[in-house]
Amino acid sequence: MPPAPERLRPPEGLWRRRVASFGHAFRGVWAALGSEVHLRFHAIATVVVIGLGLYYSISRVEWALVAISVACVWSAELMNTAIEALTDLASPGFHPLAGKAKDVAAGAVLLAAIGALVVGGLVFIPKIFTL
Ligand SMILES: Nc1ncnc2c1ncn2[C@@H]1O[C@H](COP(=O)(O)OP(=O)(O)OP(=O)(O)O)[C@@H](O)[C@H]1O
Repeated sequence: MPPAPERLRPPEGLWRRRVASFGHAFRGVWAALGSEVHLRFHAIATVVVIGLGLYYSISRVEWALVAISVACVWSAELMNTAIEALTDLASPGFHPLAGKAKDVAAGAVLLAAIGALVVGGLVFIPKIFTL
């Protein structure tokens, strides 16, 4: 195996290593945003939901529920992207287990999205229809 590129070698010092880990994590989100259409859709949906929350002045608890829902969808989609990439690396050809891994990962996104829709509906529909 070729040596790791210089930027992937862990820097000296606890805090430098922590900061580097954050850098890797943000690079992961950025890379997924660049390659995954679904994530760009989530980004637009997140901006719309924040806009609705500000417009309707939702409560602190409602913001908390919305934030958890948004974070769950983003986390599930990022995990799905990672599992898809690892599956394609480990099993470039057809394999039933590869298909199962991708289907289960996609199922996690689906459940998170349904939960977010339920929360969004419970928070915003009463406000929209009482105007
Ligand atoms: N190597 C494989 N072996 C068996 N089945 C696979 C394999 N790769 C993909 N599949 C099947 O095809 C489906 C779609 O896979 P694909 O990699 O195109 O993901 P996707 O759902 O289109 O996600 P995205 O749009 O994010 O790429 C999977 O959910 C799985 O059922």
